Amino acid sequence: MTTVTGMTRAALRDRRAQLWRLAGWSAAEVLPAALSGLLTAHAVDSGFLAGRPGVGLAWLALLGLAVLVGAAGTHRSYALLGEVVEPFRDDLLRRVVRGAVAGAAGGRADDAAVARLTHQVELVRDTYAGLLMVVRGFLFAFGAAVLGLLSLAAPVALVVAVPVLAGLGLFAVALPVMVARQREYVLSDERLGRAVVTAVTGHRDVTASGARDRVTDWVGASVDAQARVERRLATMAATRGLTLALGGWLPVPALLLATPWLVRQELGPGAVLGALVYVTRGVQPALHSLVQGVAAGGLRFAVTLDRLLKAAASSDGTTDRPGPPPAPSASPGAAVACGSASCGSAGGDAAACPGAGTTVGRGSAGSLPPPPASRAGSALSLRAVTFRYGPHADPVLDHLDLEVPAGDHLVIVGASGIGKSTLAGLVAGVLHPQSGTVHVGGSPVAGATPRQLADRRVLIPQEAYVFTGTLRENIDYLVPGLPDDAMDRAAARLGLTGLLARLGGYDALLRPADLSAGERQQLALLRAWLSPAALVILDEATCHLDPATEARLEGAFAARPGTLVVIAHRVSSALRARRVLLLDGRAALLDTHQGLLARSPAYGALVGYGDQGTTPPEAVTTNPTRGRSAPLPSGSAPRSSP
Ligand SMILES: Nc1ncnc2c1ncn2[C@@H]1O[C@H](COP(=O)(O)OP(=O)(O)OP(=O)(O)O)[C@@H](O)[C@H]1O
Repeated sequence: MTTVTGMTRAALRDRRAQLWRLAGWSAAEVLPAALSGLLTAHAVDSGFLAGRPGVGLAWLALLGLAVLVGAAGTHRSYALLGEVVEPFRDDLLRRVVRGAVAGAAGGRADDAAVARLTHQVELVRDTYAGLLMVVRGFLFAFGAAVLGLLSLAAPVALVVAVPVLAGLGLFAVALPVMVARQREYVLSDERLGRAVVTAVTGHRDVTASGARDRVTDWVGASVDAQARVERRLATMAATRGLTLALGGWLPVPALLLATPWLVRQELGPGAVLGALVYVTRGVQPALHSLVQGVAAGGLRFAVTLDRLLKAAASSDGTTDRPGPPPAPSASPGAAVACGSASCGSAGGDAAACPGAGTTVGRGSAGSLPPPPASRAGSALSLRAVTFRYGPHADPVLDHLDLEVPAGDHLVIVGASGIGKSTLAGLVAGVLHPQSGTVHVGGSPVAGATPRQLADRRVLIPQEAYVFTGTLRENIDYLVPGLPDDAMDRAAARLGLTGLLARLGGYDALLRPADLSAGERQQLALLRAWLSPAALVILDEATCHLDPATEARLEGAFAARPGTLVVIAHRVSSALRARRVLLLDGRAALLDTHQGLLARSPAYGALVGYGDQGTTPPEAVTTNPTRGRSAPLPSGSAPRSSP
């Protein structure tokens, strides 16, 4: 893999001709700095102090000429700088693009690639140019000042050299620490960025699973870490200040204190003045721009370029990827959409489902047998709930009433886009109705804290929420610190022991992108199973599973103490349920599967039984029709639509 030093050296070697020309014009640029002290000394000693102001002015005019030559040098230097820097930037851009494309082709889509292309490459280009100018400026300005001082007199050069060398030595010693701090800063900045992106992109699932406080704490911890690193980085400013004080300012009092001694060495006041000019106009600014330039731009250059080269190499497959974000960071690209478009086509039918037809009763909503007495009480209650996505939108749900007793197993079916997920969101407290009330476990959802909601219900949405972190963190996410044997028992109950073993055990690191959509769903279901909530809402949460696995998991959830609401992906789910809620845009009907078949031709059509019941059953969510323009009337106790 190319290193920062390797790439920089190669770039400088390739542009050798331009660098020599740059050196030539840089020499012209520092002419005023090189001659300023000498010409000032002559102007004072042999002009003004000797009573010949004309001679003094002539020396100063020469200095003016040198300034003009210096200006031309500056002008040409900047033009040449572009010839050195732009090819470097192009080369870097090529590497980053190649890496990103190779990564994407290898299935490793990288959200940070855009930031690298648009931001970090430009940052490296700018800091590279700045660094070249700083180092060049220092070498020439410092060299010119040293030559000038030596041309005045060796003792003067000695008085200046001691503190300057002390300052430079201190800077050289502190540089590795500065690099380390800068690297720490960049890494923690990236960690914070990842945490924020993860939290924002996963906010729906975070809210749904009641993990808002936990994720807030986690992002807050990244912010605190970033603040700590920034404070440490700021302490390096003190070291830079000391360097400048030693190398840039100490020579001035040193020269003034040494003046009597210098005069005894038969140096005139003009020479001392000239030396002061070299220090204040040459050494001091050169050291200042070196220290500030290297500390700011140079460190950013080295650290950012290092990250870019490593990322490009890892995407190319030539080395490891940069370290994973710390757990529990969800990978932004990890959640695979599992909406009707991808899940509806999976098919499946009642005949293929072992549990088909065994759990439903017969009769209308009013005549249904009550749920087991031991679970009596209301698990879920909606009263006149109306919800629309915007103030001028048609309501998705309009005056919906629904009563789900504790221990019930309800399946919600309806055409795609009819409002099933919206209903799930309202029950989970993720969405809030414009009017009406929602109660879960006898308590209102409105006004409940995320923690209270998480204790009452768990919603597994279509996008299974699995994040980069250990298997354990993914499983005990809703009940942190669960003992292994509790997880073992739940996995065995859901038939997932084999999957956990295959994934490497509880301490194995999971990368969501390396899991299949079905595996992600099974992990999310295991997490939901372990949650303390009595109400489980599965919103097409099994759509990537084969019918047998889906039946096994749904059966297990139906047997779990509490209440189960399933937004169905296959008709087999409706056959397993105790009751079925049909949303169809004209009526919301609640009955058993058989009852709905008898009562509603729309239900027969939806589940694919046809008028004579000869058509094989199909997935229930594949019917694209939805009467959005007609508001959905009331639910289990049908009311007329407004
Ligand atoms: N965030 C939103 N903003 C505006 N409209 C939305 C939003 N989410 C859903 N809708 C609309 O609300 C209606 C109901 O959507 P919902 O997702 O609840 O349907 P669904 O029955 O779950 O569909 P599917 O079976 O395809 O998942 C749809 O017409 C949809 O376009």
